[in-house]
Amino acid sequence: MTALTVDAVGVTLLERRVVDGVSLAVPAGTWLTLVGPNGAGKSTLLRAVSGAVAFDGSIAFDGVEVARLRSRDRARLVAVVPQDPARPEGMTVLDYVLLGRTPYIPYLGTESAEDLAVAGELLDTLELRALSGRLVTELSGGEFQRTVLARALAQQAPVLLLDEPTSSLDLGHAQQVLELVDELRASRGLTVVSALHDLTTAGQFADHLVLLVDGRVVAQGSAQEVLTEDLISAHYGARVRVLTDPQGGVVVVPLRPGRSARDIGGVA
Ligand SMILES: Nc1ncnc2c1ncn2[C@@H]1O[C@H](COP(=O)(O)OP(=O)(O)OP(=O)(O)O)[C@@H](O)[C@H]1O
Repeated sequence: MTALTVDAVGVTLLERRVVDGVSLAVPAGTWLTLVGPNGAGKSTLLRAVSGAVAFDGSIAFDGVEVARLRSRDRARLVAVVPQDPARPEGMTVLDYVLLGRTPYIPYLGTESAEDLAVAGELLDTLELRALSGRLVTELSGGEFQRTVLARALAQQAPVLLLDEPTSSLDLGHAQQVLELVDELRASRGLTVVSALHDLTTAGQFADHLVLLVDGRVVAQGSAQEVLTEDLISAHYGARVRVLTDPQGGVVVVPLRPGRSARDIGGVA
């Protein structure tokens, strides 16, 4: 189990401050989700946490600064599902998933039986077994997104960063993937930080939500605290109705102009 702390972090790209003064605490075994409009800095913040972009301030895993970790050690600690990963030419699904085992394979060595077993189990869990010999360049968007998640989970790192991990998935696969991540969080104490556009889904799965706008945190807390009609209207320019489902979950419903909240019925 590994906790993450982000303290006064800023990222400057092309002389523009795209993340500015962000501080977050993510206790081990919890799920934090970043929400916010396009260009808010969610991906850039995740990239800083994974050590993929230079930042100022401090990012630490159980007190160890990410900047001080060697890349192999970092890969054992943090697995990443990027928003738009490249599809390597000529690589099969199985070989792509096995890339997740790289931090465990000795230099100049080959994968062990355990590496193959870990990859095989993930192919089954994510319904990719039938595609294992297919080239990743020949998959649908959703099939590739599940392959990318399988590669990240094969890393067996205690911290998982997910950047829009369900953007290409149908409703059933999106639920399956997020439930799987939550199951791993509960059973193995995985610490999860994600960026999600679907606010209802964000509220359903995260313990803690952070609303990022123009690189800064403008609100954070529970779904009830962050997913309010006022905050969504102010920062997304969207007209929504926020409802509460019978289990106490927050449901964000976009409103068409000229329709009142009563027209959509609802549960609150
Ligand atoms: N490599 C880059 N060079 C310069 N500017 C960049 C680069 N990558 C991102 N940006 C800018 O940084 C800002 C934050 O981008 P980022 O991708 O982090 O936002 P985001 O919240 O993830 O957005 P989205 O919801 O659209 O995915 C944007 O204004 C973007 O144009």
